[in-house]
Amino acid sequence: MTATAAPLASKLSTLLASRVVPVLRYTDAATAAYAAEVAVAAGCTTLELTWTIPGVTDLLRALRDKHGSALLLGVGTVLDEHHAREALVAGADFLVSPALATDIVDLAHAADALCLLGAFTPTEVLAARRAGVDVVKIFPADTGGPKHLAALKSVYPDTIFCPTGGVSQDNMGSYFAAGAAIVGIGSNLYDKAAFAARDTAALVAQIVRTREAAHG
Ligand SMILES: O=C(O)C(=O)C[C@H](O)[C@H](O)COP(=O)(O)O
Repeated sequence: MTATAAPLASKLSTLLASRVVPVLRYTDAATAAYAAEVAVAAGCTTLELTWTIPGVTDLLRALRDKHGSALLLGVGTVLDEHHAREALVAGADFLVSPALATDIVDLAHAADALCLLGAFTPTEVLAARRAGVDVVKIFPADTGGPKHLAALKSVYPDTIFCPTGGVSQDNMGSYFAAGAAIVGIGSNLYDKAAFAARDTAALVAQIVRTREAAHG
């Protein structure tokens, strides 16, 4: 991994301190915006908005206008340079790809944004490190589970890992114990019934509990 410049170091500190990265993947922007506001109300300092949200860059800009630079905003499911450039122009603090999209690393860093690339095998983790990523996202995490992560961590102890995919409040402790610095949680983040009912108080309380458990 490359030495991290000052703005990147600050963003990396915020990312690591957040422990849980909410991965917001919704098919409409209004639902994604609601999910984002719940997460912020619960104290989340980092949000990942997936590229698959219609109008994702408009949502990012709206969240930035409302919450300022203290909220670390990333764009996920970045697959190519086109996605990356649009996300960076909108002000993304970090880019996340499910795969080894090594062509976006330098683009991100040139814009003072962090880059998280997906890897699963030891060979892919090495390729991600050589590309200069800030964080290696282990995706899909639940295919190998915490044991898989622990094996990768044993040979790459200085790599910052973020397992994502199938992580939940119930199993995240096993990933932290296996060497995860942070975890990404998408579909398991919100109680589905409470979310469908837009029970904001219940959802905020739930995310607060998740964050407390992650910082435990
Ligand atoms: O494409 C990306 O950048 C991703 O982050 C992929 C998935 O959206 C996450 O892995 C969330 O997965 P679940 O927590 O299982 O819902």
